[in-house]
Amino acid sequence: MSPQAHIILRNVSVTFPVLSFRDRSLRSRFVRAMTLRRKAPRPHIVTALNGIDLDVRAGDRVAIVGANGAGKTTLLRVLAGIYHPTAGNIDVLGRCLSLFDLSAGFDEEATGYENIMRRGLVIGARRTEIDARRVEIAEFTELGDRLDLPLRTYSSGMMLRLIFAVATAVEGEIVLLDEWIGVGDQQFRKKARLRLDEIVARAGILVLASHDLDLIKSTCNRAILLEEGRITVSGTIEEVLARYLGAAKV
Ligand SMILES: Nc1ncnc2c1ncn2[C@@H]1O[C@H](COP(=O)(O)OP(=O)(O)OP(=O)(O)O)[C@@H](O)[C@H]1O
Repeated sequence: MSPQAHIILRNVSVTFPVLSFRDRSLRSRFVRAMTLRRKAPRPHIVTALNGIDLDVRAGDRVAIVGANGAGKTTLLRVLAGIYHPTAGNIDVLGRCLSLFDLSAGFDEEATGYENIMRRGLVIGARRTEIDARRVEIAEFTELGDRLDLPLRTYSSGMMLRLIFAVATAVEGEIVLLDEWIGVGDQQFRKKARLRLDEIVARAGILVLASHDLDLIKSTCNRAILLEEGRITVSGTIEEVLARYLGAAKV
């Protein structure tokens, strides 16, 4: 593990241009084509992150809190390299393990085994690494021969077992997580929680976006509050939660 694993964000913003349904409709395009109104409609700009400055160093376990739509998932996606900032600079050093966006990489028609590889590559593992851990991953799922069947035949609990087993067989210096601890049935949940604790303990850096205050208190050593895409408070868990709970009037 590189001791210099870090995340540095300077003035990072992410915006999404969004066309309204009306502007995107065939009818509207047809009317535009048939009339003199040939000018393309101007998209509405959604600002998901706005001028984010953040320094995270090895040993930091950072909770991201905020109301729905505050920008938590967008920030995780930026850190994982899924979204590129529309403005600002980002410097992430260390291997990221992305334990969110649960369905990314899966193919309903492919078998469980094939999906182990697909999902592994999506979360940042190398092909050789997944190959080397295939048996271990399969055993962790406890799905046995069902791993030879296409994913569309799986129940949601079986699917979660697969997702979890792949995710936790891969090492990451920087673990990016949102709240998805409650996987599967009671017995698997216990096993999953133990495995997750191991991963978090091994990681140099944890970034956890969550609404689960107990999870935050037991896992993190600092926090940031996001409000409408901006960091409004950064500090200890107590400081940030006090402000968050005050603002949320919980
Ligand atoms: N692909 C997208 N296109 C347009 N707007 C988006 C897109 N992704 C996110 N947004 C907008 O960006 C803002 C932040 O969304 P984000 O998903 O990061 O919030 P969040 O804090 O994770 O919310 P939640 O707690 O509900 O999961 C919201 O206003 C959302 O509507």
